[in-house]
Amino acid sequence: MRKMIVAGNWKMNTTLPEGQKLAEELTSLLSNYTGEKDIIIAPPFTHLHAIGNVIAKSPIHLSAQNCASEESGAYTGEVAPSMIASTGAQYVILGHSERREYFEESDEILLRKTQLTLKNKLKPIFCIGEQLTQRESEQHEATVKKQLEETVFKLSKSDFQQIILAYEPVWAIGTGKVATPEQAQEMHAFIRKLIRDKFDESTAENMSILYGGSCKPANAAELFGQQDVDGGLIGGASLKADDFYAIINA
Ligand SMILES: O=C[C@H](O)COP(=O)(O)O
Repeated sequence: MRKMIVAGNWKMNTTLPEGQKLAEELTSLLSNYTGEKDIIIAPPFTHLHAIGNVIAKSPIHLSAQNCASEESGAYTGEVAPSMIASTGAQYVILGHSERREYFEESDEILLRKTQLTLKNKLKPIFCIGEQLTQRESEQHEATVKKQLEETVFKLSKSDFQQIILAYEPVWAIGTGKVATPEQAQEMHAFIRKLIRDKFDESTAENMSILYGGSCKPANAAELFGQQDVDGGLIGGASLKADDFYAIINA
């Protein structure tokens, strides 16, 4: 059985005290959580250790938003997967469209980051998704297929089974323009078919594929109700404890 997962990507938001407060609010809302979804938050690097302490006795797991593509050494400003693991984090978001676009992260770099992340026993939350122009020119399936083929489809089956995928249509990120439940389902089913063709039926069936892009309390239930949508990667709405809690319970 694949897992339902709700992950909050805080992006470059919150100071450390603000982040700690947000984590405290969320921990308190989830104090009696009996749901079956896995809950993950991805604060900025600077907050990981302190927030790890705040959520220690809660059902919340910790993720980083990125990592270096090298293990250690003279790479000023970079954060290695081993450093992330040492904070108690268990996940790393990789391939987010903001990293691809603003930091020019290539498929080659992303594959390397994924391999290093796995080597350090962290789980990658690997993002894929098309731009608006690619959807308008009906290239959305081809785009996502290529992103997978150039990155995580190069992993061994056992490594691939460690990852979580997130489908994020770039035109829906932070725009308030959510994919319809039908559009999300269609793409998630397509991605699952690609996994089936590349690996096998059980790998495809067990892969959690999250939806990301303007997911809010008002639309989460309908999106998560789709057969192939296994939860969400939440940006803006993860910065308010009440909203994120409502999405977890959707
Ligand atoms: O990582 C999260 C996604 O980019 C979605 O962001 P958003 O919920 O603010 O649209």
